[in-house]
Amino acid sequence: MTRPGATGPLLDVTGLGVRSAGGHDLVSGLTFGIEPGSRLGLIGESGSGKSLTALAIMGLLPPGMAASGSIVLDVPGAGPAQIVGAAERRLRGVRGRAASVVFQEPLTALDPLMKVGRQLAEPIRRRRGLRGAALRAAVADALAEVRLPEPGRIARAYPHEISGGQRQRVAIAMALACEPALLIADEPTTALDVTVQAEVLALLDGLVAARGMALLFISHDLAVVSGITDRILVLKDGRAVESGTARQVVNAPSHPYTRALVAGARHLDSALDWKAR
Ligand SMILES: Nc1ncnc2c1ncn2[C@@H]1O[C@H](COP(=O)(O)OP(=O)(O)OP(=O)(O)O)[C@@H](O)[C@H]1O
Repeated sequence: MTRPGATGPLLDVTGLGVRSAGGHDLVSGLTFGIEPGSRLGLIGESGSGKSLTALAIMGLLPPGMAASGSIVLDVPGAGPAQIVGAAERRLRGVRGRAASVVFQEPLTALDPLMKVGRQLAEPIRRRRGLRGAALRAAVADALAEVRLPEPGRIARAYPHEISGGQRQRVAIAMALACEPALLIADEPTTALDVTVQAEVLALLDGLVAARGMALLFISHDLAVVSGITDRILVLKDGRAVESGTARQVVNAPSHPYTRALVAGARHLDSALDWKAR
């Protein structure tokens, strides 16, 4: 198996394990790297350990779960930070600046009782030290950057007063507000309508490129992952079964599980082609 991102990684994961409170190994021996500005897709069926891997990278595993191995985030200018076993105080300094996450369900990131503008203002104030009119202008800019119409109205709305697609755009703006070197997107479009999915994917793609961020994109959908990432790591039962460039994995899958994923995605494509006739 080729080791993705072998030189100078921003994220270096070596032998990562995640064990449940009950002693079950949910993720085992996972090794990969992500270089600055590059994109890795993590693909696998439900329960394969994708989300736990993302949470481990952020130091956000549920209580009782334990990570082992090594996760190093090395942001230029900040020095390498070992996430496994780090104290919460240390993790707070790394989160946001080094890496931030967009989750499947935008309400995970949003406080239902706080207006959108105020929520977005907090990380912008912390990161850029802005106040008053300058902070309000930066919030409006951040909402405009994720292509939200009428940023003024959205800023004054509570999360439940805007659509699911708009909420996910706000969650993306929140994740970007800290100007992270690595963006982790965990099934960011799965909860959205199909037409909105395509728009949000295109938005993410453009923002990651414009800001030169690295991207860890997690999905069960091979077509989506191969469209947005350069390299793919395939997970099954908490273990990596295959990795390579998106092209290699799609055109010449070596593991039977990956072959099944590709066959499934091809069926999907041909079904869509057929429908379009
Ligand atoms: N809080 C938890 N307590 C116990 N087991 C958990 C917990 N969270 C996840 N698991 C188990 O860990 C395994 C991996 O879960 P994970 O959420 O990482 O999968 P996933 O690949 O992200 O799946 P999905 O695509 O459905 O989100 C699964 O067997 C799941 O049941």
